[in-house]
Amino acid sequence: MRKESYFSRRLASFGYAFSGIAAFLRSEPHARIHLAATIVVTAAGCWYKLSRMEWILLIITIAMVWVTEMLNTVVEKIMDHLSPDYHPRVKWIKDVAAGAVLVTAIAAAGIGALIFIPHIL
Ligand SMILES: Nc1ncnc2c1ncn2[C@@H]1O[C@H](COP(=O)(O)OP(=O)(O)OP(=O)(O)O)[C@@H](O)[C@H]1O
Repeated sequence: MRKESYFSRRLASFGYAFSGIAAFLRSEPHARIHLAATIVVTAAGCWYKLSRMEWILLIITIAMVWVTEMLNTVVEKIMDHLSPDYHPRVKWIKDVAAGAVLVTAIAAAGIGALIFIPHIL
């Protein structure tokens, strides 16, 4: 009985997590660009028959970009909710969160180039 309710709670948590991903995709144009980029990069990976290690690096990189973008969006939404008016501290928080996205985007571009350029050439 206790076990069942534990598993049904875990199942419900998965449901909430999936609806969070769906909400992110619905409300954020950035998310749809990430989805398109993920599809293109995955198709290119299949086309160039990447090695197991290249796939591992690519999957980690794709996940890193998605997670950072989602957390940045969460930070923006929290700040807009708590402090809709202009505040220098909100600017600092949002700018640093956006900086985290830029760091992962630069790393992803570098990793993508290192993986794909040798296959293309
Ligand atoms: N309440 C605020 N107080 C101070 N600066 C803010 C505030 N809201 C936004 N900013 C500044 O504007 C920048 C953009 O903020 P915004 O929330 O529009 O993010 P965004 O990256 O444009 O996100 P999106 O395009 O997803 O809406 C922030 O990085 C910050 O410099």
